[in-house]
Amino acid sequence: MKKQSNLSRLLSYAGGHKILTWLSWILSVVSALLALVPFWYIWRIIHDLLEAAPDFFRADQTASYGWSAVLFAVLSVLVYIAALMCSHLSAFRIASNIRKELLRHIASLPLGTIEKYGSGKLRRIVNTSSAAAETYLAHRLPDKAGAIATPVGLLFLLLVFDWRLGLLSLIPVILGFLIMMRMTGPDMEAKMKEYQNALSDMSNEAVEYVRGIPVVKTFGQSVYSFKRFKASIDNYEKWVIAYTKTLRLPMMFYTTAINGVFAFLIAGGIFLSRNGVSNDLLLNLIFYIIITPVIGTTLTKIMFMSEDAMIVTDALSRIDTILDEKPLAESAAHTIPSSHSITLEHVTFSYDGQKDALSDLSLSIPSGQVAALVGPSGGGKTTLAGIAARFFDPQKGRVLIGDVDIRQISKEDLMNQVSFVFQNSRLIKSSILENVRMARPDASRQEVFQALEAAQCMDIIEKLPDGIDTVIGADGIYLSGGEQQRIAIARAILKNAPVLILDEATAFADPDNEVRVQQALSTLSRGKTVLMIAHRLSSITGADCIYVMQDGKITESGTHAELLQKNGLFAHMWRNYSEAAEWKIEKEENV
Ligand SMILES: Nc1ncnc2c1ncn2[C@@H]1O[C@H](COP(=O)(O)OP(=O)(O)OP(=O)(O)O)[C@@H](O)[C@H]1O
Repeated sequence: MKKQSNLSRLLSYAGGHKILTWLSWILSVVSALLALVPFWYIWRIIHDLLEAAPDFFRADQTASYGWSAVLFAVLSVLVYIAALMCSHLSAFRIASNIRKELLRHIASLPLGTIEKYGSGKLRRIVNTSSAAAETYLAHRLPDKAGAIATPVGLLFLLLVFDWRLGLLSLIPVILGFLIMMRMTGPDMEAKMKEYQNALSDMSNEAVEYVRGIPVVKTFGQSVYSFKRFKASIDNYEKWVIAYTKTLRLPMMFYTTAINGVFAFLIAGGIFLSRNGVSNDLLLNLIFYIIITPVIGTTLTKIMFMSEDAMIVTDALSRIDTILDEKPLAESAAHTIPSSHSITLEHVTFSYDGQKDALSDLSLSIPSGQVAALVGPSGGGKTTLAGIAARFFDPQKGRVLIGDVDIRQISKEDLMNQVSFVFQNSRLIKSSILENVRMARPDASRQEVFQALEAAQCMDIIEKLPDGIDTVIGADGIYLSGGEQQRIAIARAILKNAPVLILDEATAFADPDNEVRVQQALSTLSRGKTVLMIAHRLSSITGADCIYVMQDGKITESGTHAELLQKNGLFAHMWRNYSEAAEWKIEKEENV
């Protein structure tokens, strides 16, 4: 398939505003040509000054040349402003359409894919990449049209008055172009990509670091947690320095070449006047010295345009990495399950296509029963919970709710059937009322209150200045991890979905919060089919079935008593857990 150019890619988002982009280019060309007209008047003024005998010098005519030069300069600026207005209007529309398409696509992606990127990276792609496209369209493209028109007009001016001086002025321009091509070649493009990658990683790490500060403070791990962020800063520094160093020499030669036009002209002037200075030569030399700075400005504009073109190529490829992510396949048949059992049949799933995180795994949780997942870290518990909530589709096997394959259930229906409360349940920057009501937008205030009450949240509401109308995240109002989780549980209670997927929280700052979260979870779980990742073995002694997971497989299953009797991994984990709990109680008694 033929690769679309950056421009046609960008313009495909313009809709009816495409015409404004074309118009901005035409106006920019007109403005660039108008900007050269004053130089012709300047030449006339110098000509009159040098040629006319003092008695015949016509001050009024010279003044009119001066005014005409000013008039054309002002006209050029006004036309340029009109060009920018057109280009900005179209650029805003294009960037906004890119953002909308990205957000629409992100919303259709499996939650697992979204987690894979991390919110920092996604934010950067949505905001920064579309902003890069906006700058390119709003400024660089009209400048490009102008910058191409200027050398054409300039070439005409340079050759028409004195072709010898004109050619001399062109030597540094050609040198500058050659150096510039080196600075914007494929090598630099690769370096620019690495630089942008490093910037993106640093942004992601910064977001993750700031988000993790409460946990870091709780566990006093500041140095360790800072390590990844620091490594990303070091990596960024490495690429910035590499990029700058590669540019150092060519940039030096480039600046010398384009600013050296005077040297070429003066040397040429001396050579051409070896048999005496004529008025014409002096006139043209002065004129060329006045006009040549335009060459430098134009070349520099073109150079920055090439850099921006590289940035926009990189931005578009980042946008494409998101748009190329496959959304979850949606079935046309909107089947609603009649019962709420959870079944996994021979499920195999791998994140990277190499190592299986779940391997030929089968289990069945009858409707209304509680199943707990336990096992060593990395065993596949989170992956299994994610597969059951359709964060990902397995490569092999299938997941059923009732007797329906979850791929046959529409996204909305599935979300109505399944609630999940994970450790990092996030709240949005809105009131508690709105945060809870997200689960069921038509719920009354009274119903939200009841859900909050059932989730043991009344102590949180009472201490907030505006009760359930308090906006979280504003005016320094923040909730602890356990408090946030209780609000998330209230949300799930209000939703009242028949299937519940839970990740029991591991870290609590205070025991009061821990007890309340456990109470809220048991209210939430009542009468539901529950799949729960358990970290505290004591909280699942009553579970209908406990699955022990290791290396992506279920190695043991049964009730608490049955597993203790088997005397396998679970019994070993239980002994360790009980010893640790006793040790903790003894320690607290001795305090
Ligand atoms: N996003 C990911 N990309 C690649 N591999 C992953 C990803 N998430 C988990 N894994 C891998 O999949 C395997 C199962 O991980 P999973 O998080 O499901 O285990 P877990 O039992 O929940 O562990 P923990 O108790 O530590 O949370 C591990 O080998 C892990 O390294």
